[in-house]
Amino acid sequence: MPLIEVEGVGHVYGAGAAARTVLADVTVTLSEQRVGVIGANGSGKSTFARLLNGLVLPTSGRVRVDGLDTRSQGRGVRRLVGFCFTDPDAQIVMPTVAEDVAFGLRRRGVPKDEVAARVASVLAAYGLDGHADHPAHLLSGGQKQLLALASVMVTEPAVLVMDEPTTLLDLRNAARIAEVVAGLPEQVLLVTHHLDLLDDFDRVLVFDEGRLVCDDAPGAAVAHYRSLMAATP
Ligand SMILES: Nc1ncnc2c1ncn2[C@@H]1O[C@H](COP(=O)(O)OP(=O)(O)OP(=O)(O)O)[C@@H](O)[C@H]1O
Repeated sequence: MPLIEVEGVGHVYGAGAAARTVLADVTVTLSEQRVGVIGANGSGKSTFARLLNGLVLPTSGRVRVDGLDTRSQGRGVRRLVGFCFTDPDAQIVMPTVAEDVAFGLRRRGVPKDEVAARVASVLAAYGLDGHADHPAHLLSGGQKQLLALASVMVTEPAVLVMDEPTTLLDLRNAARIAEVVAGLPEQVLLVTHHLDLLDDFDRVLVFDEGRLVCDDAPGAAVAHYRSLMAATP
């Protein structure tokens, strides 16, 4: 698994009077296959997730993935780290399902024949092979999330960062996504409010008001989070 190194990271959105510190002094090294991230709304989880593929650059400190610095080697980092957003509409960019999956490969200059073969195999793996030529925006919420995941995974990232991928889904679709994600051989970092998804995870980070306040096995981390929630009015 690639090594993710977050060293003394702080993040401030805005400047001057509008400056707002949303992460402070976060240091953590991650190499496990399954890492969960939990915490209250606004505690900095999404910002932390976005730091890992350079979508957000740290205001202080540094982030490295497999030795590549997100600030100076962003392109290399983005090849290693795939990112799935909460709202799949935010990342579906092409009119049809197959075209959307092909987009990332085309952009990487993969030859046409190879694109077709890889798209077909990923669509089959994600249960979307019957929808290849369908307009992507007509898929159901769960299918869109699967498409977003397929479009990221087809580029073969070594690490997959997912920011609340099941929040908008009903129980059945959330379970489908969870099942697909559980079967991935890749390193996965999952930000979620669905605590039961983390039962078999190797490690869970708890954020509170921009700080990493607990880093433990799922049971202990979830207990810590629950105690924080019980203590906050
Ligand atoms: N682009 C931005 N500009 C300014 N402030 C932002 C921006 N993105 C996030 N914030 C602020 O940063 C803080 C942390 O947000 P973040 O999205 O990282 O939290 P979160 O833990 O993922 O929350 P949630 O569980 O609600 O998704 C919040 O107070 C939010 O308002």
